Amino acid sequence: MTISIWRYSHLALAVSSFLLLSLASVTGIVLSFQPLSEKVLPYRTNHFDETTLAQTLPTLRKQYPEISELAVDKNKFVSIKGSDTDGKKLDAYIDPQTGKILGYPTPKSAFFEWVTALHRSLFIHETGRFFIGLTSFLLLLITVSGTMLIIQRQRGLKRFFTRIVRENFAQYFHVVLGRLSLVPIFIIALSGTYLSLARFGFIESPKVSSEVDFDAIKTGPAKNPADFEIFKQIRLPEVQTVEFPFSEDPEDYYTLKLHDREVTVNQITGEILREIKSPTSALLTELSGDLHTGRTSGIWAIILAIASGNILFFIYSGFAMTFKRRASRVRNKYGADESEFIILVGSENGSTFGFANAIHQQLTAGGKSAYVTELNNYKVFPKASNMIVMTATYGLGNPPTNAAHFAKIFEKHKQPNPVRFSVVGFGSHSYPDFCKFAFEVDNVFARQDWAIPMLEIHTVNDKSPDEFSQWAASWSQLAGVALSISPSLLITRHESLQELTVIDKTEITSSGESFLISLRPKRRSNFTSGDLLAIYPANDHRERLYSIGKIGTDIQLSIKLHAQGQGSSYLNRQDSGNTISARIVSNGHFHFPEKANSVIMISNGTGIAPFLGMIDQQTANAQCHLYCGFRDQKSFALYNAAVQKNLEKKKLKSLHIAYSRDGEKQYVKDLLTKDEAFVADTLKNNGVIMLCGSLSMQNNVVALLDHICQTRLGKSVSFYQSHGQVLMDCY
Ligand SMILES: Cc1cc2nc3c(=O)[nH]c(=O)nc-3n(C[C@H](O)[C@H](O)[C@H](O)COP(=O)(O)O)c2cc1C
Repeated sequence: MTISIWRYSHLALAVSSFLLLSLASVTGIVLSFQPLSEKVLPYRTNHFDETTLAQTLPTLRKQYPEISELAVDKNKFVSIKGSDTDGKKLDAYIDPQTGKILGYPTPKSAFFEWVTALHRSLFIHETGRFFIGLTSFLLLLITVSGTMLIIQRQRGLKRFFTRIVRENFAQYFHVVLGRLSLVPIFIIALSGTYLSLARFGFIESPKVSSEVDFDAIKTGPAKNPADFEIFKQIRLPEVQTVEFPFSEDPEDYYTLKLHDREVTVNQITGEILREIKSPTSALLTELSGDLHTGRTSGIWAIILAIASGNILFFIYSGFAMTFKRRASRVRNKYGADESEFIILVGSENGSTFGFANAIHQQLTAGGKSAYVTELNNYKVFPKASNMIVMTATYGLGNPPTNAAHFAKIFEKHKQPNPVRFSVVGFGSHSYPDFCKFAFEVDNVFARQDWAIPMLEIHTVNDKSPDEFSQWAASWSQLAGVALSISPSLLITRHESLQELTVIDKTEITSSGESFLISLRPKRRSNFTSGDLLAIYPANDHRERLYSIGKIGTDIQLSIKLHAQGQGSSYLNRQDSGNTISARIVSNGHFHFPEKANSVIMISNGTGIAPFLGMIDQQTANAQCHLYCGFRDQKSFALYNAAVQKNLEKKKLKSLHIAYSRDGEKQYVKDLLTKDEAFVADTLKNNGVIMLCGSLSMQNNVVALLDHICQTRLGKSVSFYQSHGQVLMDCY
């Protein structure tokens, strides 16, 4: 609930301000070059920071008797105004200790003036200034809502800078760069807002005026200005301007405008006639100006330029993320409470939603009130007369994440009217527990007195459009609702397929054995070990996923040949030089944890594939420990050379192999039991444990890890899972 509020506010604020924000960012980037271009001018002297007014004012007055003002600008350049000995107008940069003229001010660049006017007021004066001020304020709110979103995503402030799971380019860099540029953007927004409030008079800044009591001005004893105590105390960096006395008359005095106060000084005695502190509001306005423009520091100006560039990227990536989300969103025309047909979906990777949406569209097009939602959102549907459950199965017959709470909430909500139901299970015969979760859902429905079974549970293997259309036809007939779901309507197109050349493949003699295949993307691809390669062996909807090991710039897969396995047979048929089409799927939750000091990699069989890549990508002296299980030494022989090479290069610190049919006949779990203390220490010291291989291995190892965590660390394994210290990718 809360995540939605922050997300909606973040989005709403971005939508309402993105045009002006883009303009302000582009002009902001350009304007950050202004201080940089000024700072390279040769008017700053080495002794500037140490020079006192006692050292500079008498020299200047002697050299330029008609001097009227000394000014110190944000670049620490000292300039004087007045007239020279010939009575000509004087306006020059000088060396404050010698009075030597270093150069003359040039008129401000017309280009920067133009961009400044656009940045500040859009060329429409006060109205423009108001909109720009409002945009600054909206940026401030966007920064706050963005910070809240990151805190929620990372599950706490303490984990603010921990690893981000990469779902896609836009999402990943939106969060990563957002965290890095949070502080500068917050400062830009806050200072911009403050400057606007000050400009519109919301922040009072009383004028400092130094009314002097002329009757009290002393005319002696006369002192040399170089000995004035106040001049000796004040250094040039504290000064904004110094107004020189107009004449030698005692009633004319020095006025020193400093950063924090204004001081008037008797030109004969050096006494302070009056001292007024600058109001806090004026100091804050000055500070906001410095921070907003980068005029006092070249480095800060560069940081501001980068932060402004990031704002432009956030606008792009934020909208890219929103459009992506909206594209996969279910568009319900009718509400849950008014719909007769309820379609409940359990899906991990979204394909089941495609099927559900096809039915939903047909129903609404036929004038029926229909509503699609996730199984986790199950509740009382007061008008429902028909329910269709479409769900995938994952893991060892487990529900997909968006159906994980269904069993718990289902019992709580009794439907008030009789409801006819039909369950469609989506699964794959490659898994031992084919559509198991769908069968469980069908059973719990059947036990309810309000639920009337309409059809036997129907299963769909490998997203088969034909099998789904068969169900649609039967359901349509029994429900008396016309549906025209043809298989061609349901075929998913894979636009992001790319071509890969087969570089190498090891030979095998029979099924049950494993082989390695190396593939080289034809175009530049961004992937890493742990990502997945999706292939379509029959060039249709049937997809097979393999875990990628990145070796050099190539993809290496480790595959066990199954007698009836479509994907493994297809890849085994390939020869070097062949081209295949496939899709690289980013699998951020299983990337190598760059920041962990020690990583334990646990695999069985071909699950070693991503780890071979991750180890290969390391530098020497990496703290990687590999625990792997194989049938026998022959099965491991395929990987031996690569593993030994990386042991020698110290990319792999330790290797532990369990053979289930050779020698001691043990499993990878037995190796870990022997090293319990090391496993516990690794987790305790913020190390990471990664698992890849079969689901039964995963179950055994997770049970062991839980035991180790409970007994040695006093926490459950799920604690470490939720902190990203136990990563799994099993199948
Ligand atoms: C890691 C993984 C585990 C799976 N486990 C099972 C399973 O145990 N039983 C099954 O029938 N199908 C299993 N499947 C197949 C999916 O249920 C099937 O592809 C489904 O159509 C995916 O739907 P979705 O894209 O909506 O998540 C698994 C798929 C993957 C990728």
